[in-house]
Amino acid sequence: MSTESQTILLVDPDLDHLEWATKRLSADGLRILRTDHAEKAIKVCDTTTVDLIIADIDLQPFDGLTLLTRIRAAHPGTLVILTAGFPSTAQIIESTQLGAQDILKKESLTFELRPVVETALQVIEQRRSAGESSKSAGPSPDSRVKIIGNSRALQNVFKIVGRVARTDAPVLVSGESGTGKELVANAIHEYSPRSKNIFIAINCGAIPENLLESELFGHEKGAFTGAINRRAGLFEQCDGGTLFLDEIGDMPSPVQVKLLRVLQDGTFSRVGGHEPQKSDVRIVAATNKNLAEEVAHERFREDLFYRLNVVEIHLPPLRARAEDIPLLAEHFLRLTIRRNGIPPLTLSREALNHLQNHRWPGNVRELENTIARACALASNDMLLPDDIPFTKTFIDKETETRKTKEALQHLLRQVPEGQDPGKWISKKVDALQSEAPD
Ligand SMILES: Nc1ncnc2c1ncn2[C@@H]1O[C@H](COP(=O)(O)OP(=O)(O)OP(=O)(O)O)[C@@H](O)[C@H]1O
Repeated sequence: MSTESQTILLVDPDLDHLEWATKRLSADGLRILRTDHAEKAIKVCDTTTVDLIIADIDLQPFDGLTLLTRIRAAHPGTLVILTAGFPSTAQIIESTQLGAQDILKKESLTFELRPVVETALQVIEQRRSAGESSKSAGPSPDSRVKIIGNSRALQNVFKIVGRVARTDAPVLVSGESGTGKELVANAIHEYSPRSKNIFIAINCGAIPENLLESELFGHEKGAFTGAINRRAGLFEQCDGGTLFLDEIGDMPSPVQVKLLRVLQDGTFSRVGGHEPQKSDVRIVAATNKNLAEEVAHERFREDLFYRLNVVEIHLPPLRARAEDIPLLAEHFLRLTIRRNGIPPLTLSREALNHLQNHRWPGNVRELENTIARACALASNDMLLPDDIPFTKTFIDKETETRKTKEALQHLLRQVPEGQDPGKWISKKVDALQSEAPD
């Protein structure tokens, strides 16, 4: 067993059982603490670092499931294994949903205790090394928001997050869809003095233009048809917190003007209102467009761009940081197993190579979905490349643009001399359409 400085807390009302389990595990050189009382177990965890708790489900003054819930909330890094004489289906389902590492029948502990503890300690060890590699590069958001990544690019992102979190400066997070922009925005909030207040995310591209303004700034009664009451917008709701404006590049110009004003003097007015309102909101914006290019094409206000872009954090696409793939894949594998309560699965070396050779047009989101699908379809406890098919749902925008460009260049080369290319191409398209079967 890998045992270095790992602490296990045994919680069981049966003192003979505590004695037996202590002997069984101390042989492996682990530090074993024990108690027969659930409340005392919480106190131990509050005063010392416990890596793993092995607790009986029938405890006093509250049961093992309550203990599990309280430990998950207060000490999310501590793993919990529950034991029971004969765990009921409901107890098995509930403990899995609540995040127990495992639930074991007491009668099978003689054979199962050590292998199950060994697996749990490996999980702790892996977590620790993932956490430590990020910590060594600077403040890591790992302990609060789970951002996984060992690449130099992500480690730099952690460092910037650590530095800007303490300030109120606006941050612009850029990167392709699915690279983790919202996760980074969330980490900035979690590490900021605003963390006890609210974090609100809004996708500016998903809300119709006429609604976005009132969604952000609120409206007065009668401001428009259907505005039967005064309504506070997100800026008011988010007072003291962080507002994440996703897809900022899609924000319509009139809303851009209002946002600029908030960034300049912290004031805004509700739709249909004239009273200036004040709100203390930190803005983190994100875009998967090249915002400087949007400014050059006059689709985005230059003054707003400079106000938002005080600090820029760029998240490279996953294909440019393939060294993050194994850690992320293992993370999503563990997450899926825990969430769905399925038997443990491992990734073969070939499967990892297969994952590292893919282009990941949908970035980390695609990797997460791919692992979840592979777990659902797995017929073996070791995943092989054939168990991990990629889907076409994630359109590779880069490839698509390149193909369209090549097709257009090909067409342009065919335009006969002296002919208007636009007219010629449109005739050609008409001809192709009339040839196409219905
Ligand atoms: N480094 C990471 N570690 C762990 N999970 C990650 C990481 N990056 C992304 N994810 C996960 O991938 C998914 C997509 O991330 P997120 O929504 O933050 O991406 P995004 O860049 O904001 O996407 P979009 O532009 O489409 O809104 C989420 O489930 C997120 O938890």
